[in-house]
Amino acid sequence: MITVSNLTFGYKKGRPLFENLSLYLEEGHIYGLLGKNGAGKSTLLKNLAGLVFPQEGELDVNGHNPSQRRPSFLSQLFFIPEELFMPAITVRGYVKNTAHFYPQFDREQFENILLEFNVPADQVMSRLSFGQQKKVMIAFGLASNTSLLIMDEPTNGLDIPSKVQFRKIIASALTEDRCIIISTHQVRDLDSLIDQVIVLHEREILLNKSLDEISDKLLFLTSSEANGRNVVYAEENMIGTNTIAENLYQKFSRVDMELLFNAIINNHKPLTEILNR
Ligand SMILES: Nc1ncnc2c1ncn2[C@@H]1O[C@H](COP(=O)(O)OP(=O)(O)OP(=O)(O)O)[C@@H](O)[C@H]1O
Repeated sequence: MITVSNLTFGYKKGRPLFENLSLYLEEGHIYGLLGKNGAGKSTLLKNLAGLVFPQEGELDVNGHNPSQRRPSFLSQLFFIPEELFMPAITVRGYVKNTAHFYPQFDREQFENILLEFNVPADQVMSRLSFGQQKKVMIAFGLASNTSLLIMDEPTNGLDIPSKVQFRKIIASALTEDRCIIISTHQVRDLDSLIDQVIVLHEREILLNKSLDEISDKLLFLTSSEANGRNVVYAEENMIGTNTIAENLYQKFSRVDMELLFNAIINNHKPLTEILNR
């Protein structure tokens, strides 16, 4: 569905944010795009959405070159940016004015998600709180049923119960012909939601793997459980040490997303070596 080939992009000439970056994403998955502040997550997503243009390399999104921003491309893409600019119309008015751009828009689904998020549809959007505005756009994006849904830091501004609802609602909206990309620097927000992890760090994609592949090759353990195992990364916390070991005997452990992220950005080589075996 998405092929990024040798993408080079920078805001200033001579100082690329990405150089020769390549990536392949498929439908039927929820991708978590993880990276520290300033890693370039938003910029990569803007390239995919055709909001900024590559300096070199090629992008193919749903068979389109995003920079051409053809109507057939835009009707299958919904992009929720990090910063929202809300019009001074009601939520229902917004749906009336905008939903027709998305042929698969489902009003009932939209109303149900709003109800679940507890956001009134008769409110003027610009007067909603930031968290409520995010919820409206998440509901709209999901109900648009576009084949590609991109959400840039969607959990910013959501309170803890809303983050739980967010995970539940997103998981239920995934279909086989849809690709959802969610960027965040708050790695834990995507726990038990994403099934593919992409880590962007210092101009490179350091990881693009499914959680199944990761838990197949790596074990996430406490220090006592890790005794005698082939530990590749360890991190102390308040209650002990968390470790990542090579999964030599087909055991199962739940992927600790934050530990994985820290391991990848601190010393990715031993981990990627195991993951690529
Ligand atoms: N319009 C712009 N003009 C110039 N530089 C920019 C512009 N937008 C972003 N940058 C720079 O590009 C770099 C990457 O920014 P980007 O917003 O893509 O990172 P991010 O990973 O999304 O960060 P965060 O997690 O903080 O949202 C930063 O150094 C930022 O200052």
